[in-house]
Amino acid sequence: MGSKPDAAIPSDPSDRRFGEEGGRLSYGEYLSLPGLLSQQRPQSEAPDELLFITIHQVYELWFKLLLHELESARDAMFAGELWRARHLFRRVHTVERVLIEQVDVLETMTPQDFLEFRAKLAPASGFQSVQFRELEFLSGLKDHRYLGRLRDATDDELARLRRRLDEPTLWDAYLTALSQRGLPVSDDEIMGSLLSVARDRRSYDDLWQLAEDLLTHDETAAQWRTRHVRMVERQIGTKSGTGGSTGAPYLHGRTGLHYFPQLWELRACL
Ligand code: HEM
Ligand SMILES: N[C@@H](CC(=O)c1ccccc1NC=O)C(=O)O
Repeated sequence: MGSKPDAAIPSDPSDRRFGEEGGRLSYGEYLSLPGLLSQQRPQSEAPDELLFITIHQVYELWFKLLLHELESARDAMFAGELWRARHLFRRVHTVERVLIEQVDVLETMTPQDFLEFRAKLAPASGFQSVQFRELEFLSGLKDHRYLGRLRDATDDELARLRRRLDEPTLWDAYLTALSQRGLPVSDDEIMGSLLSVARDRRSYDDLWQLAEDLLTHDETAAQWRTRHVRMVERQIGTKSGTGGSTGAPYLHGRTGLHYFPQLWELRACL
């Protein structure tokens, strides 16, 4: 017993395996782990601060991926490659559901344990998440007032947000996809075109499904906002936020936002 080598574990490091010719990279090098794993710097001795930092960093990594995929989906719609946009939206929706589920992990922290380090965070706040605001702008919710309210943003971050304000949105790209199929998209005509798509799925099923993908993106974003405000109520109740807002009341005010209001209006006309 125990003398037979386990076939699942490579025994001889000099063995050449798939793709190793000339290979130099290790797991940790490929993933830049020494850098990544040295980026958690708690401001206190509180045991739960590592959880708090980790969760937020994971969110920002997913935000980065979402921006990448949504940009590609937008560009695919402009290029008339609707199948590719739909493929990317499936990934986007799956990641967005993970973002909602992740709240459960942070809710294993009690409010008492949060209070051990909350004061150390102020005036930092999720309000200052540049990538979150980029996602909103790219999705069509462009509110330039946020630029003025971002304290301590770097020049690079401000430039990124200004670029997003100037750039076409997912909705602009969808309108282009409609017009490429001969459907009019002026303000007066758009609802008629959306109705044509909805009522003639034999001709326009790809455009209908794409609109459903946009709507799912909108809906999952709204679900995250609702989940976030519940977590906030659970953690800080009616206290105001470290970012200077009223806290839960401010966040409640944003739960009814829509990225694509016309797709919601359409429901009433069907
Ligand atoms: C203990 C957990 C959390 C609490 C108590 C909390 C609290 C708050 C509060 C009070 C605000 C309003 C701005 C302010 O005045 O500070 C806010 C905004 C925000 N938070 Fe959180 N948050 C928590 C976790 C998270 C997590 C895990 C994320 C993920 C990235 C996040 C992202 C955001 C974003 C993006 C905003 C801006 C929302 C908007 O302007 O619509 N928060 N949060
Ligand atoms: N705004 C939160 C603090 C907070 O949650 C936070 C602080 C720094 C960085 C990100 C945060 N997450 C969401 O707002 C609060 O008022 O307690």
